[in-house]
Amino acid sequence: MSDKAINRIAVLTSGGDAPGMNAAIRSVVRASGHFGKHVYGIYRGYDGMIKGSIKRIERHEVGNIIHRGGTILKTARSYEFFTPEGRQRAYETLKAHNIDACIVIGGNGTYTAAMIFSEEFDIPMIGIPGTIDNDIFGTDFTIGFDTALNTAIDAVDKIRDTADSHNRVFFIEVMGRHTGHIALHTGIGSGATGILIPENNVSIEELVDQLRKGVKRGKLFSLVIVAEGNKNGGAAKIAESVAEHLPELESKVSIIGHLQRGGAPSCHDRVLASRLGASAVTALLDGKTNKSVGIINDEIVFTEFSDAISADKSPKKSLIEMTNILS
Ligand SMILES: Nc1ncnc2c1ncn2[C@@H]1O[C@H](COP(=O)(O)OP(=O)(O)O)[C@@H](O)[C@H]1O
Ligand SMILES: O=P(O)(O)OC[C@H]1O[C@](O)(COP(=O)(O)O)[C@@H](O)[C@@H]1O
Ligand SMILES: [Mg+2]
Repeated sequence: MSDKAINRIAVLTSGGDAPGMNAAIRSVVRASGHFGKHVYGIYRGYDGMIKGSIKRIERHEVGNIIHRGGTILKTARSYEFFTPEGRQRAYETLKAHNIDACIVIGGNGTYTAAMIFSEEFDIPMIGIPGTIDNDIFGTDFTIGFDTALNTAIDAVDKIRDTADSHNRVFFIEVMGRHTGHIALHTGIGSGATGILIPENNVSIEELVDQLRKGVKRGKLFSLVIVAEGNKNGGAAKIAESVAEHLPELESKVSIIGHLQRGGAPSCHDRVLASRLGASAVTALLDGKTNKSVGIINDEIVFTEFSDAISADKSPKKSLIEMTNILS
């Protein structure tokens, strides 16, 4: 708890951008205005905090952005913020603009930085989970996850048409460097034969077995969804490994990549971002600090940064097990 009066709130977006970040910025600005507080936007995440890229954002400036992907505040990965000198410079920027508190919108790296910063300096920090990866504990969903899934499933549906027409196996790589939420949901939603994620450790032999069984059942085409962070390597490498066992199958590789990060946020992400943005502001005004705001079972909840980063947010085991039954 912090008992300092809060009049000026800074907001930034950091790490990988995610559809819905703009809706969250809008909500922070509008909710702060409602309580008579001023909002300052920091550009390019912690890099902008260090370099002094900060300016007041008025209510009208967040009009017409709720539906836009990306982030009007831009984002960055700042290597200087890892150093005490960098963070000291960042603090000086905040002091120079009389900032009383910060709201950071980003993923686990952004939260780690906020936690370290608030331990070093007396600036209350609240985090809003914005990442397509859905890898933050303390919320059912992160902002951008739903939109990324819709983009991925749309791409896979299109690939299915051509896979079906040619009787081919497609190895489709989706994002998720450390976690398989996107791949698991896309795989279930597309009825994939195989889903390879960091959390299920499916081996090439097991995948080959699944594909063989499909062929035996008369399956003429197959989809295999691969999270970029799975232990067997990317989709291209997996396709090569499978071909050594099943040279008779014609296979193709498709990497969906950064398409998944762009585009208009889904309604789900806009509503989620709006709720989290407004709750982040009221949390600061209630004296909360060092916490992530999330929604669990439709209720707003607050989680210590340390837990949000480190507690287990792996996909549900039952969901992973179900894929073996349905494929
Ligand atoms: N341990 C850390 N110490 C200081 N800053 C950090 C730390 N981890 C992450 N950051 C800052 O947060 C930024 C965003 O983190 P990153 O992991 O890239 O994205 P995300 O927040 O989306 O997970 C980094 O570029 C860096 O500036
Ligand atoms: O922007 P980059 O450097 O290509 O990062 C790609 C990574 O960012 C993500 O899209 C999102 O991750 P973060 O939100 O944690 O930054 C990952 O799924 C992907 O591995
Ligand atoms: Mg991350």
